[in-house]
Amino acid sequence: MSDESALVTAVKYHGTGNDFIIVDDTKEIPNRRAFAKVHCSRDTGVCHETTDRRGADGVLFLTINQQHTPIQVVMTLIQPDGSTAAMCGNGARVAAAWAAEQTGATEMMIETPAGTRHATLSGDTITIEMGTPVFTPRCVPLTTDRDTALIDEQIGSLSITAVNTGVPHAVGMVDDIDSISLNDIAPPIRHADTFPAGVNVTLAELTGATQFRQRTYERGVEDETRSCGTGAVAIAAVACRIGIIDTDTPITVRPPGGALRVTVASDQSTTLTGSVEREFQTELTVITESSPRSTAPTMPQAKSSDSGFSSEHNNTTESSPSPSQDDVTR
Ligand SMILES: N[C@@H](CCC[C@H](N)C(=O)O)C(=O)O
Repeated sequence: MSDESALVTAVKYHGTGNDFIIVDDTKEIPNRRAFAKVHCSRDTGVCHETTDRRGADGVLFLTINQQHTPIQVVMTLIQPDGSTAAMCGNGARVAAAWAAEQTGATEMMIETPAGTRHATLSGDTITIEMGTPVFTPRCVPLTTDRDTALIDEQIGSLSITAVNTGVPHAVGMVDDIDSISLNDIAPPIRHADTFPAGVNVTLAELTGATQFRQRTYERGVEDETRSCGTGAVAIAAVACRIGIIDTDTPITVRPPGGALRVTVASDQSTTLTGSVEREFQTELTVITESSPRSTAPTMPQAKSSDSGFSSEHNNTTESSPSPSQDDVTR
């Protein structure tokens, strides 16, 4: 049994504001869901003297296999609610940056539950081959026998196109993205019966011939995030499908946290490009099955780097998750 006061080294990165705690998956974390819930909390989670923003949008558990050419990085994303996401575009970019820092590699394959994604680095800019978006309703998944993923889920006058870009997104094209209260309109869609695995709710506003603004309410975070890579790809895929943009034309998608470049090729395959920033390294408490409640103070005590604690955490046990593409472990 692990010592409940044990610490594990973690590194915090963000990709255009979508922020993640990275833990080397060879380290013993007996309860990864509880670890993520505790350290991702925006109220009591990980913090550091270099930032006033606590918590994170998820924990990336990563393993590097250097015997592969190019090297292989196995990625598991555990979200703040303890769920496991099959894919994360910004998470894949961050995983590539972390693996490059460990190995010096500028090319790698990222293994995710949604499939293998090729990553290339050029400085702090990382491109992920995101695969082909899927509109087939049963693959999104949608509980409908319609043969189209364009559904008339009404948000005011908004119609939504559902697409899976590794995880499901409901994309709504809007005229004025700032006028919408996303945290009010998204939860009923995110939990709608139409989406048996739930859905991320992504808004897009066309701001130029090849430019969009983006806002995404994320499943698993249960809040709006500053950026969402699969959401940016979903916007491009939907825009192509409804004829707003052409294939093979790079588009810029601007979530609140920065700018992403997305291309939909004529064969419908997609790429996602953007910058990644390393924030800090810290030591975090290993949350164990045997620690019903942290005895540490609610506010993290600043160590040489940082340590995040919470007086509240889930005490569920966990085996290694292996979700399918459209299955989020709850
Ligand atoms: N932020 C991510 C998406 C993470 C998964 C999502 N919250 C889900 O549960 O489907 C991205 O950059 O793609």
